Amino acid sequence: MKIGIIGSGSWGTALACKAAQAGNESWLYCRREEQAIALQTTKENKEYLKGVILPDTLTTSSNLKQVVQDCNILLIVTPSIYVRSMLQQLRSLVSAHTTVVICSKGIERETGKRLSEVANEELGTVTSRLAILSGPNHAEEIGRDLPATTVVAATTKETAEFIQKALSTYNFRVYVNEDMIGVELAGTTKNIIALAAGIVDGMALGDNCKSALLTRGLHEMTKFGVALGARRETYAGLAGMGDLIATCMSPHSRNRAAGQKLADGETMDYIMNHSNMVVEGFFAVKTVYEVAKAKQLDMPITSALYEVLYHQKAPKDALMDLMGRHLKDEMFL
Ligand SMILES: NC(=O)C1=CN([C@@H]2O[C@H](COP(=O)(O)OP(=O)(O)OC[C@H]3O[C@@H](n4cnc5c(N)ncnc54)[C@H](O)[C@@H]3O)[C@@H](O)[C@H]2O)C=CC1
Ligand SMILES: O=C(CO)COP(=O)(O)O
Repeated sequence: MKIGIIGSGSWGTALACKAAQAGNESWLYCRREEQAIALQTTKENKEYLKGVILPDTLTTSSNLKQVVQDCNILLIVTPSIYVRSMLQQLRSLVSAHTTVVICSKGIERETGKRLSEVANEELGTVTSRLAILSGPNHAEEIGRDLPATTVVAATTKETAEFIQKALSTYNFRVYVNEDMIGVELAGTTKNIIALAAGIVDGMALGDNCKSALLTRGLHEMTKFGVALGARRETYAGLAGMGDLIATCMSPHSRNRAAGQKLADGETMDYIMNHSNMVVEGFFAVKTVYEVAKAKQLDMPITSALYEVLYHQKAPKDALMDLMGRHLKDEMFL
């Protein structure tokens, strides 16, 4: 099978390695021709996934048509802010037999739409085979072929199982889940909690505090998802709790690291301008805050982080406000 990967950052590169390892013809699209040549000749993506040797069955190209033509599966792995414009470029190249899988973790900034909704708007007339892939997946570990799992949810179970078979390897176990909304929103909202977890680490608030943040964070993620049509059970699975743990605990997480730098006194503007890597939680927090407000959902951690990131509230003041909230029943959604 031919699998095209759109986005040659760390996750796109790791997924391209997996697609090749699973026995497919793997085509990685690079926006810049010099990057496509560098990856092909050095067999390494030094900028985004240093130390991972690219397999010989992985081809890089800056020619979008060459990558997309006759693809059975197309993985979309750009940062969420570029997904719509990328899908618009793909519209004339994708065919009815191409399954399009969103692997980015985010929600559209301007509209609050899920990326699979955006994909349906942009490609729905061309293909109905749309899916989401999300889970506890640090590219650095998957690139090194450490054992990992992920979840695929699609418009039909048959489509999800098709992707499952195409991408699974002896060390990469792909599960299917029927809840597209939950899988997608869990991946988006865990980045918000990961940013907060970095602040907790940076302020040395301790393990009890971090555990409370993850638990109450999962509660908040679930509340948001369920209000938007997700299934509660999804949040106890790999795309929910699994990814929340991976991201909040890992030295690889860019979201967690950004929170830590914030606690160390760096400004969010500085952090965003001094990294070539994406910090999705920064965008997600504003959009999720706005959607939650419109739906009158009480999202205390998201609201606190929104104040810290967008209105320069001091993290210690945000913490005091969270700890001082009215006392309540733990399970009340
Ligand atoms: N890195 C990881 O371990 C994982 C990342 N993801 C998600 O995958 C998505 C992509 O993230 P990464 O691969 O980590 O990216 P990255 O942070 O490693 O690299 C940034 C990417 O943005 C691309 N880019 C910059 N300007 C662009 C533009 N104008 N148009 C299109 N692309 C542009 C760069 O070429 C590069 O591919 C994100 O939504 C992220 O949350 C999901 C799971 C794991
Ligand atoms: O989604 C991820 C792990 O599952 C990657 O998280 P970061 O974007 O925080 O690095």
